[in-house]
Amino acid sequence: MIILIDAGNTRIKAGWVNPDTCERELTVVAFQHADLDQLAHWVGTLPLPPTSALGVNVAGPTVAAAIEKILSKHNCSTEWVTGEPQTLNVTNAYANPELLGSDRWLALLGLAQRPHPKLEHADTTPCPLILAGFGTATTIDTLVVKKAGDETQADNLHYQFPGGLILPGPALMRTALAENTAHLPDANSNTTIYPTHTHQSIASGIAAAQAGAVLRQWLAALEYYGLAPQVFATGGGWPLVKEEVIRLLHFTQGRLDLPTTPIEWLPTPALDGLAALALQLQQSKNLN
Ligand SMILES: Nc1ncnc2c1ncn2[C@@H]1O[C@H](COP(=O)(O)OP(=O)(O)O)[C@@H](O)[C@H]1O
Ligand SMILES: CC(C)(COP(=O)(O)O)[C@@H](O)C(=O)NCCC(=O)O
Repeated sequence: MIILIDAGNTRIKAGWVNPDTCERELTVVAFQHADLDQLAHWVGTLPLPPTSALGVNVAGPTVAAAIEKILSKHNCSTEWVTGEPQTLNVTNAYANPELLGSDRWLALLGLAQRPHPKLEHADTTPCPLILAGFGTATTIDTLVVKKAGDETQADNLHYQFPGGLILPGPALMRTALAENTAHLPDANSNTTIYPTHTHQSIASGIAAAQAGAVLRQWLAALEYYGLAPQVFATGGGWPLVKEEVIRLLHFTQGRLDLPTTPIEWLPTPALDGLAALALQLQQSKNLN
């Protein structure tokens, strides 16, 4: 079994894929950096001993080294994946593909392996996809489908990543206000259109900024590609902004006489991308 690791700036997420059966973990585990020793315990509970680990890490070399050390005690070596000009069925338009956050890249690869949500309308061009990740940082990345013959299977779709946004995540925005102003508290509140107390003003302001960024990329895809994109969400900060993102998107869709579309939650897109890549690497090894 191959261990899959997504080391983010706040939490390390881990799962696995069995290359013989393509089976995946039933539950993803997540540890804060300070609790990384729990990874050692988790590896000990796996149904089969791990043969190797494939991961992404945007949390720096100390975290990478700590993970490698824990896994090496189980005779498991770790390979870290980075951004590439192309991997699987996705092309990367980043000026320096290796500088794109590897968690963003693998999450896009994970998204690109899913059946396209709109493919039942075979006569239309599949719409762009947006992955909004609300982690330590918020990232809003788009995938555009390139037409390539028979588009009835995810395998036959090729995507391009034209680029995406980075902004502080919801918790980081909140902490930045609390730590850098004299009067603002570490806000904890519901959100509303016209906030009437400080906590609510902050919570609503943050949700508005996050939703506004999602809407900006949604409108950009509509403008540049002529199709309303399908939005997917991930990341631990999603509950803090969900209501406002859905409200603003549905309001805009209504105003433009477009159908209101649900935002689909993806629990672990980076691990999904890593699983797809691990299976492909294993297949190539078996062929050689
Ligand atoms: N138990 C938790 N521990 C830490 N952060 C949490 C937890 N539950 C929710 N969160 C939220 O999730 C965010 C981290 O989400 P995550 O997707 O793991 O980010 P990253 O990939 O940057 O580590 C935090 O900023 C916080 O808002
Ligand atoms: C943007 C990020 C900080 C997001 O990290 P996260 O919030 O998931 O921990 C990370 O993907 C990163 O360090 N990216 C490198 C720069 C880039 O993607 O352009």
